[in-house]
Amino acid sequence: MKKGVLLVNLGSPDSPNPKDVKKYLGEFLMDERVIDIPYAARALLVRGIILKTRPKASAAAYKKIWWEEGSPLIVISKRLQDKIKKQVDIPVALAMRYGSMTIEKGLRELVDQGVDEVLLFPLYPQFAMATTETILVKAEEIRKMHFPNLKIESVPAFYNKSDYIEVLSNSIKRHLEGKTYEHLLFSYHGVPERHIRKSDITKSHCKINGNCCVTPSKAHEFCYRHQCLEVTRLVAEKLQLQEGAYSTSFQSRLGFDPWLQPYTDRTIERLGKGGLKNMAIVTPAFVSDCLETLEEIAMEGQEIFHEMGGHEFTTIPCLNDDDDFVNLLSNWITNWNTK
Ligand SMILES: C=CC1=C(C)c2cc3[nH]c(cc4nc(cc5[nH]c(cc1n2)c(C)c5CCC(=O)O)C(CCC(=O)O)=C4C)c(C)c3C=C
Ligand SMILES: [Fe+2]
Repeated sequence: MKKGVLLVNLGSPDSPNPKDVKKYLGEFLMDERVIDIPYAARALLVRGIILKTRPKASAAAYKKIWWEEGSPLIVISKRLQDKIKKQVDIPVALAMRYGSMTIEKGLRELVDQGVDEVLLFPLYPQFAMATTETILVKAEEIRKMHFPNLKIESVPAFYNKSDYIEVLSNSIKRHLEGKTYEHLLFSYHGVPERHIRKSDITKSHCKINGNCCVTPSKAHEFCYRHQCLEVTRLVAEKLQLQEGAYSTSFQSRLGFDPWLQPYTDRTIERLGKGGLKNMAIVTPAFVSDCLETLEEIAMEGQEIFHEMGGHEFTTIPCLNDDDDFVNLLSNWITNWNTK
């Protein structure tokens, strides 16, 4: 058997123009694991309401962060792929769940090189229905339809792996060296609370009340909230952060349903209003910098903090193509390849 790896990230529009953004958002938001309501209601909401206004606003936000070479998320993911390729002995392809770099193209690239056993690698430290699960389901659909003889194994969420926590903690430490900050905020992408309940394999553990996430349960294997809180706890332990000098929040909510709380924008506002002058923020749900980190956090978040009287607002980059992160992923791939 010949092995190969498919790295998969979220994806971006082809350009920051409203037409391309609309196409991308249409595909993304019509995913039943992202907006998880019945098809007719989803189509009405997405095509009848969201796609009428959001593409223009999102395109303006994308324009602010777009690079010469393209979308930061895509460019960074390609850099990561290139560096990993140099460290492992098997083919490494890259795909996006949404947009033109499809999972089908990625699998075909591997199959064309003679690969018949694939390690499917969702680039998300925490499991979520809207991220990891949709990649697994899509890849399986494509396998059945186009590559029935292909064997696919997937990498589970790696939020609590000690080597990952070490790389993340070291990166935070390095980026905070010489910086003044009184509070470190761990901001994760939010999801509707309903998603957390749906992913509860025990069907009874999840209460989203603060306690269930720290009470041991089989449900945690697929609980995004638990996995985010664990990353914060493990990093805080590693960096010996003092109680009260750090906290967790959730960003990027969309719509009116309750999403995981506390919300990042309100947390920044509260910290600033409370007299905090210097804060730092890290975004461990994203492995690559993207619209949500470069615009929502580094630009909008900073603006909120300054409006509230804050001074220094330090944003810690994602792990991106950091050499330690490349080594970590390459080691995992090599271990899988040689097992
Ligand atoms: C119901 C809507 C959404 C859910 C649920 C959701 C979950 C989720 N998303 C990410 C990671 C990323 N999201 C990004 C952009 C983005 N996300 C949503 C909506 C939901 N996300 C939208 C509409 C957008 C597009 C931008 C906008 O219009 O606001 C990105 C950035 C992509 C880029 O091109 O840079 C990332 C990354 C996670 C990890 C997650 C659940 C855990
Ligand atoms: Fe998102």
